[in-house]
Amino acid sequence: MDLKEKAIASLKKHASGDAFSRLPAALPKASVLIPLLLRHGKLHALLTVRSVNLKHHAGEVCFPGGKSESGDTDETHTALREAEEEIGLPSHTVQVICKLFPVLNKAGLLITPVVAFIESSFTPRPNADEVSEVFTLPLEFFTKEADHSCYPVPSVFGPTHSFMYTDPRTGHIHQIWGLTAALAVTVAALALGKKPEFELGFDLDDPASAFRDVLNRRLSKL
Ligand SMILES: CC(C)(COP(=O)(O)O)[C@@H](O)C(=O)NCCC(=O)NCCSC(=O)CCC(=O)O
Ligand SMILES: Nc1ncnc2c1ncn2[C@@H]1O[C@H](COP(=O)(O)O)[C@@H](OP(=O)(O)O)[C@H]1O
Ligand SMILES: [Mg+2]
Repeated sequence: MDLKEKAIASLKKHASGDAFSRLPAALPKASVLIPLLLRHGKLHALLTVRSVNLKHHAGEVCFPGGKSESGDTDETHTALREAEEEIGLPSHTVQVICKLFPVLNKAGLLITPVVAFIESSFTPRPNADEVSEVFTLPLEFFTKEADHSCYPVPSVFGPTHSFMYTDPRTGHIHQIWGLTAALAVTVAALALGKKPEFELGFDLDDPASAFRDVLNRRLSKL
């Protein structure tokens, strides 16, 4: 199997399918697209820098994504629509692999990560109202200790991870932390089949386990 096939097979083992698709409408929902691509024979991930003018998470690094809208048919539709709006990614060129288990953020938004392969030749067209920059980086960066730190402050699941990435193309230094870092670390470990060099703080064989309790507590309060 080549690199891409291996990644797909490994990610699919953690597919959440429709297990979380029929949760109450009272629970606000969002999706992020985790776009993977092959570059120079390695798996890369695409990330965005949010506009400094946004009300929430201004200037932070995140995956393309956003809140579910009434016309969206499911979580994947939300992720693809948002990626098209934010970075001009044509949905029909995207190979969706799977949805992973969703995470609840502090604001109570249920966020479904949708993992997909995009074309290596994709040229982003950032929507300046929402996105100030788009960059890609090797997925294995999220398994290395070199530019990583970890704080004992709880994030979406486990402690807060943080990475400092210097983009060799622009010289810009990007901090990737919190929710986005947790998702990036999870996808890197699953897709590359490689345990990170640092302590994760959650069980990689069943990353959804801690989350299920948090979700059940939230659902019991609706
Ligand atoms: C949650 C969102 C996917 C919603 O999308 P929208 O475009 O409508 O804002 C998005 O805001 C998002 O991805 N936010 C997180 C960005 C991020 O990871 N920032 C760095 C750390 S802040 C953090 O981790 C917040 C965690 C929490 O529980 O709220
Ligand atoms: N055309 C537009 N111009 C400016 N802001 C927009 C916009 N479309 C969406 N937004 C804002 O961009 C943010 C992300 O939206 P989405 O969920 O669609 O990704 C939201 O703001 P906040 O995140 O600041 O609340 C939303 O209000
Ligand atoms: Mg968004």
